[in-house]
Amino acid sequence: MTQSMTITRPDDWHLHLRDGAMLKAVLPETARHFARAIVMPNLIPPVVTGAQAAAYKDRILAALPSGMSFDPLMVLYLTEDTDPQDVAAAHASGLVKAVKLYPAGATTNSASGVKDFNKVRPVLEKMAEIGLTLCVHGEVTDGDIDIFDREAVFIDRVLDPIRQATPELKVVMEHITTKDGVDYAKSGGDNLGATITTHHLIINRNHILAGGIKPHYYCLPVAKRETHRLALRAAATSGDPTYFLGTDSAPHTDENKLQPCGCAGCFTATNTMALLAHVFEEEGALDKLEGFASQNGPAFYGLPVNQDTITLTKSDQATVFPESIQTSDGPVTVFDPGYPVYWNVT
Ligand SMILES: NC(=O)N[C@@H](CC(=O)O)C(=O)O
Ligand SMILES: [Zn+2]
Ligand SMILES: [Zn+2]
Repeated sequence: MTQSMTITRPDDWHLHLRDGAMLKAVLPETARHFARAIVMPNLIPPVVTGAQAAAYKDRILAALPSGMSFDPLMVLYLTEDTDPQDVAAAHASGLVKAVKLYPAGATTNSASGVKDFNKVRPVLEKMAEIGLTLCVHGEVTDGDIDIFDREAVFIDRVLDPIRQATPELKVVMEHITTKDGVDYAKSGGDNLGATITTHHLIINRNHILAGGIKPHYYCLPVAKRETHRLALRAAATSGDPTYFLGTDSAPHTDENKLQPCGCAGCFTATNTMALLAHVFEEEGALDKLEGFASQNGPAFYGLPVNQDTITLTKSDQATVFPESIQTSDGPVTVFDPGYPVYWNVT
């Protein structure tokens, strides 16, 4: 039996496109299904100024294969030296849709991030005034905090104080991985949203560590125990507009993943929509997929929903996804859920 579902074309509210050869290889994987994406600025060097964001946007559009359309929504990387006036100008011109806060050392290419949160107060106040969204990688970096607790501790020690001090600031808790994140996002009112990745709906920490270590399941924030995965699934499929899709598709070459000290990130751009259809069907919530992937994000960012659609089809045969995509820097492994999936974008 074939089952089909047509939904408004989705957007990805948290995506890594990288640069150069990697950008060229991964961009079509996203543009095939998604109309827009919030493009993460953690390049080396990071995308800090409006001028750097404009140049990066040009490189993205130049890498887009002819015949494909895609609208990259640019993000500035917040540093302790970020100039509030530059941020305001980049916002006023329509170029920049968010500013990203990385606690220094929290994740891939976060060395230029924030150590002293007081130093970025003037930028946050300016953003609150002009209605520009702050996207947050929500993990503390103190070495004495257990890696599985870093999100919950960040909410208490960093995020809540920022929000108390600047209640008008719009904040997106990126890639939440805990029930604590789900609950805090829900309690936050219209100014607070949260993205949820595809892979955190599928794997818990056992998938990474039990029965042999699986480097391709290692990402940050690291997947937590099963109760948290279930809380994420309940949130994503609830229809609550607080939660929306940010795949955090984060390509690294296999060479960089398969190291004694391997990179964090799951590459899900290729099969995200098929995997989400599988997950939402399992939860008896296929009717909530369009809200999560195509409506709640634009509503939070104050943007129109897309005009066109995609169709997802379920067939009797398991969908064959590529194991990896090729880049001139080497292969990038596509996230494998570990079970057959019968959905695909057709
Ligand atoms: N999610 C990850 O594991 N990695 C991301 C960085 C990030 O989003 O934290 C990356 O840039 O590789
Ligand atoms: Zn992150
Ligand atoms: Zn990310």
